[in-house]
Amino acid sequence: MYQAADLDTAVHRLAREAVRALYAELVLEPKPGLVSLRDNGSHSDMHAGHFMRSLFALRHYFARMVRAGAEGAPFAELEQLGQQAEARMLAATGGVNTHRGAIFCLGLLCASAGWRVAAGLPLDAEGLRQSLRARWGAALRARAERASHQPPRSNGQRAAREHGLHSAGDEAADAFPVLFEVSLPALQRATAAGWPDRRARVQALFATMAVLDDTNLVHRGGIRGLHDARQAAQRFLDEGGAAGADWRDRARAIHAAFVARRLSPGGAADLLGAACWLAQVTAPASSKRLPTTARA
Ligand SMILES: CC(C)(COP(=O)(O)OP(=O)(O)OC[C@H]1O[C@@H](n2cnc3c(N)ncnc32)[C@H](O)[C@@H]1O)[C@@H](O)C(=O)NCCC(=O)NCCS
Ligand SMILES: Nc1ncnc2c1ncn2[C@@H]1O[C@H](COP(=O)(O)OP(=O)(O)OP(=O)(O)O)[C@@H](O)[C@H]1O
Repeated sequence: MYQAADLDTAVHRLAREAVRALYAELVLEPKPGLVSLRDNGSHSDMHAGHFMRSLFALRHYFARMVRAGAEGAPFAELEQLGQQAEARMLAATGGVNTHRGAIFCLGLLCASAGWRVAAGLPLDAEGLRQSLRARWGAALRARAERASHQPPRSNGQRAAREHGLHSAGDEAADAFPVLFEVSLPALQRATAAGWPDRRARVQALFATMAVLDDTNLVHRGGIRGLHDARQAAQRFLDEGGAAGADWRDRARAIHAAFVARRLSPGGAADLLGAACWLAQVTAPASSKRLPTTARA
């Protein structure tokens, strides 16, 4: 059993790392079509300031999700906290959707971490995935199943329904296969090979983009937008990914091409944030140093 003080420490650390991981995602550049400190990518209605305000508004949410997870809260309670967080995000940004996907994905991961801390279990990636499945998997599957019989209620659901894609809700119902099987391993492989943080994160983003059914891309560029974006990401990886000497120019050229078509892989961005969080919280306590804007 955990000690109350231990739980408090864990809540604080896990929530802080969530905000830091989303900040690391925001400041990363180049990111095709996405908002960074350098430019607004494909977005005319938001800039980095919106993301900063949103992050500030969300800091207590992640702590609440860890605590709810520690208490073994039913999914309906997590959902309520998620909906409140969305409302807070929208109030902070003046109605702009900056972190809807991240609230959902990272929030669930925080709950799973809370559950494990309370049970005295280690915070390893496979364990976090396993606990998410065991504790809230059935409710997430039921939610996805229900959504599939109702008229689409969001851009993402509409895109997924129309083209038979695996939506954000479906990813969650399967305990985030792309995150755990592609994004995180890509990030960890690059880090283990000694790549600097910036390159490792760019590599993980492109590896994610190459396989994810990112409904943001469909919403903005049709199914053709999704296919072209996935191909561009795969080509980047085939040409050496973020390891080659010209990686930055190649990534920036893809960014420019995405901006010209208003394409934005928001789902891949969310999963990159989640992968950064996982890499951080599953690493040995002494070893880390999240956001860095350092050039490499
Ligand atoms: C399931 C969520 C993400 C909504 O997703 P939905 O598919 O309905 O579409 P929407 O257009 O709102 O997209 C949400 C975001 O998910 C991300 N995303 C897109 N595609 C994917 C994908 N394949 N995998 C993961 N994330 C993705 C993008 O950032 C996108 O902006 C969630 O925000 C939600 O249901 N919100 C409603 C309030 C709620 O119940 N919250 C509960 C929190 S526990
Ligand atoms: N760095 C980032 N830059 C841009 N978008 C990001 C970034 N990180 C995450 N995202 C995700 O992209 C999504 C925003 O994209 P978009 O504006 O297309 O969504 P929308 O609100 O569904 O559509 P629209 O505004 O076109 O009606 C957010 O859900 C957010 O989670």
